Amino acid sequence: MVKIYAPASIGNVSVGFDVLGAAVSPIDGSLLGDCVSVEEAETFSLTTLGRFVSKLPSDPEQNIVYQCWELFCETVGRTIPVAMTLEKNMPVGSGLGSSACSVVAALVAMNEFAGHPLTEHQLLLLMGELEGRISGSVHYDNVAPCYLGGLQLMLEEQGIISQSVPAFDEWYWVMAYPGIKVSTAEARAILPAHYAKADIVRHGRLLGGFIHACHSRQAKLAIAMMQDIVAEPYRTQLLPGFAQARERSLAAGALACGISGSGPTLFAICDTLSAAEQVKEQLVNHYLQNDEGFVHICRLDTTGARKLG
Ligand SMILES: Nc1ncnc2c1ncn2[C@@H]1O[C@H](COP(=O)(O)OP(=O)(O)O)[C@@H](O)[C@H]1O
Ligand SMILES: N[C@@H](CCOP(=O)(O)O)C(=O)O
Repeated sequence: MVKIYAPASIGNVSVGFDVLGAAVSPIDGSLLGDCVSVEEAETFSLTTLGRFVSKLPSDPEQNIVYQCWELFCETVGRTIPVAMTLEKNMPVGSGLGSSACSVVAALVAMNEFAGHPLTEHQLLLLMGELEGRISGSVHYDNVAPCYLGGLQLMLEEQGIISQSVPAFDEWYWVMAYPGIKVSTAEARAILPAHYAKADIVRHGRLLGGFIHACHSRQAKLAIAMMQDIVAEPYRTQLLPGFAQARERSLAAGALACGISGSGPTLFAICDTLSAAEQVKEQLVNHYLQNDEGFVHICRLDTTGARKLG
């Protein structure tokens, strides 16, 4: 039996729409992500468990894990009968890369079980394709950090999909999921089809500046560059209380604050644990909307998908 855990991720990280992503894990040691197990069997089966199992499509063939198995078998050229189990611990439509967690855990588990027939690059291509089926277009900013860990920049040139960018070890990433669902496909559909030239120039300056600041170890400059002019101005309307929660987070000591992926999860960066705790308190009191919501203080997860058993 093979069991793989795949962590939550922050798509875009404000400044890199579709091209920057970060994997995160709570500092209290809890596992914020999905697990997929694969066992030998006579015929294929998929069992689903976990806190958010009731939010999955009722038709098992609509489950992205089933589609992972199907595409994996097609790619390796043989049907591999297995019993798969998905532990759905990530809320669906959360902006925490929930579908990416399932895709990455399922494909890494199948590849491990089958004796590694696919390379890292081949797996990433499949992950992007499957994520694209759900969100409406291929983007690697959740699957790449979820699989490889850390802060990842999508390159998609010269046979390289993604490479890691050095982040700042002192940063805490406070993640607040309010408990409501936002569909990534819908949050992508409301974005403009075209942007003004001035916005394109500014976006290039911000993203280039952020990556430069990471490599030259200028944390303050990196924070100043973390501005989202591509998605946040349009998506805020989908996120009740986001603007106020951001103001409260910044007032409580956060250095930067933005939408995680397409939301509704908000992330805030702090450089001390005491600031992260104060921001957490504000978000628990003012951003959560129901019992399903939660706030975690996280660090960058530099490992990515890993074997638990
Ligand atoms: N294993 C799965 N995990 C999450 N979503 C799934 C899964 N299988 C199918 N789905 C469907 O994918 C959609 C969620 O995708 P998306 O809005 O991109 O979520 P997220 O932002 O959390 O990745 C929902 O319609 C959900 O029913
Ligand atoms: N770059 C994507 C990221 C979507 O992340 P998700 O966690 O909401 O699926 C986008 O912004 O659309």
